[in-house]
Amino acid sequence: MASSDCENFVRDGKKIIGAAVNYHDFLKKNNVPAPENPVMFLKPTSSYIVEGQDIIIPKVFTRVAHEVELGVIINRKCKDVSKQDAMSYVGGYCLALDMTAQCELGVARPKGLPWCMGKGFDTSTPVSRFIRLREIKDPHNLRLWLKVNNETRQDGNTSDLIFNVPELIEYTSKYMTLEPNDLILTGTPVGANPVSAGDVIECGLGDVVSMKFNVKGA
Ligand SMILES: O=C([O-])CC(=O)C(=O)O
Ligand SMILES: [Mg+2]
Repeated sequence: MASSDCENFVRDGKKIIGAAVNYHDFLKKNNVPAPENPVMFLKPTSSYIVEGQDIIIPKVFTRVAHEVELGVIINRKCKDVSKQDAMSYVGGYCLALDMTAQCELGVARPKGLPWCMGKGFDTSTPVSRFIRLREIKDPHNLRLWLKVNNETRQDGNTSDLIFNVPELIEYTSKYMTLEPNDLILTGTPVGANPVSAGDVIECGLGDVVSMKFNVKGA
């Protein structure tokens, strides 16, 4: 299947699967041990927005943070694949923001409660245009940067991932069938911080793509 077959991942996607705590720089800064296995969560596709649409902070949240991430788009049905075969199921990439209500997760995490609302609210997944495979030489050597109101907040590199792209696909596909147009968010480097209404977020992936979103209140 050609990579362009998942070009409309925002329109045709079935699920968004996120990896949590997947950067060594994050572990170092927070002095936490590396997870034994990837920690994954789901976001609904109703959380997608594209450039031109605004990030809206729901009234119920007091602390919503930016997380800049490499997104991996699946191009065909995939179940129980090995990491050796996993990259053949990648149809393309995108730059993504995994907007996260830290106020909600801060309460949910210690109680072992689910993360659905804090991760899945409307506008919580801003994404770039579809990036073709040929535009990315090495998905594990890409700079990921993010500025708020022109000030740098995150500046990492996918070379610092704990579980790389094939490992995330291998792990996830043991449990759930990955489908064409599904998006895997690979996790965020250190520096996720809250935003406020009126802020402008700008972020980029290497020299491949950048995007800009305004933050508004509900
Ligand atoms: O928000 C979190 O705590 C986990 C997460 O998505 C990430 O590390 O990218
Ligand atoms: Mg994230």
